[in-house]
Amino acid sequence: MASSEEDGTVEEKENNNKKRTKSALITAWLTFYNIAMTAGWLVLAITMMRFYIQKGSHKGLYRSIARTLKFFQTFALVEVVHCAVGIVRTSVIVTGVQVCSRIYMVWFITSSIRQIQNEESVILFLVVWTVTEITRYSYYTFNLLHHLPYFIKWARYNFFIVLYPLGVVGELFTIYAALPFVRRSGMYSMRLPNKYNVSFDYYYFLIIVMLSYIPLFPQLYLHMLRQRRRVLHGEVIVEKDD
Ligand SMILES: CCCCCCCCCCCCC/C=C/C(=O)SCCNC(=O)CCNC(=O)[C@H](O)C(C)(C)COP(=O)(O)OP(=O)(O)OC[C@H]1O[C@@H](n2cnc3c(N)ncnc32)[C@H](O)[C@@H]1OP(=O)(O)O
Repeated sequence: MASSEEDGTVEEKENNNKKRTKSALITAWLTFYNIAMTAGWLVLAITMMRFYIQKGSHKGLYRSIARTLKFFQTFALVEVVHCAVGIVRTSVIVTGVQVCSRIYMVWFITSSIRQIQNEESVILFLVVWTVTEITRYSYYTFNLLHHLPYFIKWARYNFFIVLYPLGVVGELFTIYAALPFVRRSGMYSMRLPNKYNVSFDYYYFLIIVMLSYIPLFPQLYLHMLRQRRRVLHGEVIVEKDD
């Protein structure tokens, strides 16, 4: 009897040790990830500021940061994995839409269509994304280290009120500016007849993407407003989207 009780205690201790090691590894990985992402977006911010100070114009700015932007924005896909495996308490759907729409914006619109890279709207969403991500990743980092300055918490859950709509405006104007080039070049489109007997028009696809902001953006914005009430005002929120 005594020995089985002892076994139980040993087993419990082993389980607890395993859980502690797992949780320490997760915290270490998330801390590393968030520090790397904060650093990446800080590099982007500094490169953009230096470019503008040196050249006195935004023309050519996108090209100068495109590689770094593509790398760090694409790396954000890891966040969808974090949610899917349950190591962060976030909705896979909300994170998925947010991350994928950004990756799409970078790879299949701005980087693919050189003619639009000097549009002011590109600079608008770049600046907005950069401020948002520096704030968001530093929030996560300090939170994990249990040393979260109130200003960062406040910024994380207030800046988005203005930055989110501004980012959407920048993105929509950029897609809109892309439309004539896409129509003229027929890029990413498939015309009939072809061996697959399939037709796809990227021009109309872009219009559908623009329209999809109408149902999707309010949901993302309302989600952030709920998170704001939960974190800044301690309200208990029941999420339905998972
Ligand atoms: C084929 C193409 C299709 C295209 C379709 C297009 C349609 C798109 C329509 C919508 C377009 C949107 C465009 C976006 C533009 C912009 O981004 S503009 C810039 C402004 N943007 C923002 O302010 C973004 C705000 N949104 C978010 O931050 C997202 O909702 C989020 C990234 C998904 C994060 O939200 P959420 O996780 O719910 O909130 P948090 O409070 O931050 O986190 C919850 C808890 O999880 C912990 N956590 C999350 N991530 C991490 C991490 N990396 N490390 C550690 N911990 C993490 C976090 O600490 C919270 O934990 P608790 O504190 O314990 O609650």
